[in-house]
Amino acid sequence: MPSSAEHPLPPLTIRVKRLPHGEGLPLPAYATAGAAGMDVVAAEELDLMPGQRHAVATGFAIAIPDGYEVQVRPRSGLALKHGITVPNTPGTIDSDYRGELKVIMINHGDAPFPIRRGDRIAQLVAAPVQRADFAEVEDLDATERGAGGFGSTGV
Ligand SMILES: O=c1ccn([C@H]2C[C@H](O)[C@@H](COP(=O)(O)OP(=O)(O)OP(=O)(O)O)O2)c(=O)[nH]1
Repeated sequence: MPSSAEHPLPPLTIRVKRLPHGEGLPLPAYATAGAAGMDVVAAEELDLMPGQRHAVATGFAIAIPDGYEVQVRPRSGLALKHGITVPNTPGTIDSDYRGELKVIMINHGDAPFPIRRGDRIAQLVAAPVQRADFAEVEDLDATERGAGGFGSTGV
C-alpha cells in the first residue's frame, strides 16, 4: 500500500482566480498528506444565528477541468462541537461555473456562531463525474429486491 504521501493519482489542476475581497487569504489546501478535502476559509465575517443559513463568501472563483466537479462538504469538528454544517452537502461546483465559490452554512446549534475572515469553514473534494444517458424501455429486468426499499429489509 502506498503511504498517503505517495498518492497514486496525479493531482488535478484547477485554475483559481482570487477576487478583490479574497486578497491575503490562503487558497484551499490539504491539511495533511492523506486529507481528502482541501480546507476552505471564509472571506467575510458574520455571526450565524441559531437556525440561520448564509452563503459564505470565499473570495475566489475556479475553473474545474471538464469531466470533474468539486464537492463542498462540512467539517466534522464544526458539526460536532457547534452544530454548524452545510445543508446542501455535498454542494456541487459545476465545471462550467465561473462565479464566486460560496459555502452555504447553517447553524443547527443553540448559540450564535462567529465566522471570521480566514476561519476554515468547510472542505472541498475534487471528484470525477460519470455522465449518463437514459435509455427508455418498456420493462426493467427483475431483481431480488424488486420495488422494496426504504427499510424493506428490516432494521
Ligand atoms: O455550495 C455551493 C453550491 C453551488 N455553488 C455554485 C456552483 C454551482 O456550479 C452553482 C449552481 O449550483 P447548483 O447546481 O447546486 O444550484 P441550483 O440550485 O441547481 O442552481 P442553478 O440553476 O444555478 O444550477 O452554484 C456554490 O458556490 N456553492
